[in-house]
Amino acid sequence: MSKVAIITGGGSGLGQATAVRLAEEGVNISVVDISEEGGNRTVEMVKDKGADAIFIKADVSKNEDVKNYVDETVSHFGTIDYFFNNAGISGSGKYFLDSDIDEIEKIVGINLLGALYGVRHVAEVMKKQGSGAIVNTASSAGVIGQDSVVIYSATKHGIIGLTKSMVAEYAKDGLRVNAIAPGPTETEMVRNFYKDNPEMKENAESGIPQKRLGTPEEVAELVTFLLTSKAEYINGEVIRIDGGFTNVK
Ligand SMILES: NC(=O)C1=CN([C@@H]2O[C@H](COP(=O)(O)OP(=O)(O)OC[C@H]3O[C@@H](n4cnc5c(N)ncnc54)[C@H](O)[C@@H]3O)[C@@H](O)[C@H]2O)C=CC1
Ligand SMILES: CC(=O)C(C)=O
Repeated sequence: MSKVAIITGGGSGLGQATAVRLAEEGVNISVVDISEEGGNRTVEMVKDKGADAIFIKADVSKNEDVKNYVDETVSHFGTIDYFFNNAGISGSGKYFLDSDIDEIEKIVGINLLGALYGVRHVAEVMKKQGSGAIVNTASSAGVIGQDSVVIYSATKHGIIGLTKSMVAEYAKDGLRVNAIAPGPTETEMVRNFYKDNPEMKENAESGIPQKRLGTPEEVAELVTFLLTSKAEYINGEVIRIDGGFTNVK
């Protein structure tokens, strides 16, 4: 029987690339995104690979939307085998003391509360099933400190705490929970961030030992490995995929 994955932020970037890669493995996908246009495009891309997909519109910072995408997935596909808990936003690039409270609430709401709500509802289904694999999207800014991204970095460090502590509570129930920590990767989010903060692009590229940004397809390959049975004994890990960036910082 085909496996089923929920991917949040599935309408673009890392989520979209992972949807396509999982579809190549025959996995059916619930594409969750706030953007109907992006989400529907991903559904078409998954179907082109021969797998089934539905789009569920949700703002992950709203608990009722999160509960709804979980319920809709179970009612349509009957199960949730994999969860790529990935939707997120960057920030303005301002120094922390120049940022306002609205920015703090927005980034924390989407990146951290959204991820916590997601795991809260998905893990309940997986625990009942006695199996399931989750990959949470952290960031290189979740394993090291960096200027201009204090709020973002705080949320991504939180994602890592969520990942490790879930394992302490639910590995015995058949759950695997891992995190990825990508360095700068060529997606819409990063293109927009560097457009507003061009000096950070130069700093990023020169600071990466491999001297290039990552690609969404490289990240999708890692997520697919971690979600599927090939990684059956990997649990609570934070896998960096950053061209060596955080190893030389
Ligand atoms: N691109 C990069 O360099 C890196 C990205 N990340 C993380 O990867 C994740 C995905 O980012 P990218 O693919 O790069 O960005 P992206 O901007 O290409 O994709 C993010 C998707 O999330 C959706 N989204 C935004 N807010 C949402 C909300 N409230 N509810 C539901 N969906 C929402 C957007 O509509 C978009 O489709 C994020 O968590 C980001 O922090 C981590 C490290 C590096
Ligand atoms: C956006 C982001 O997470 C990085 C590492 O650039």
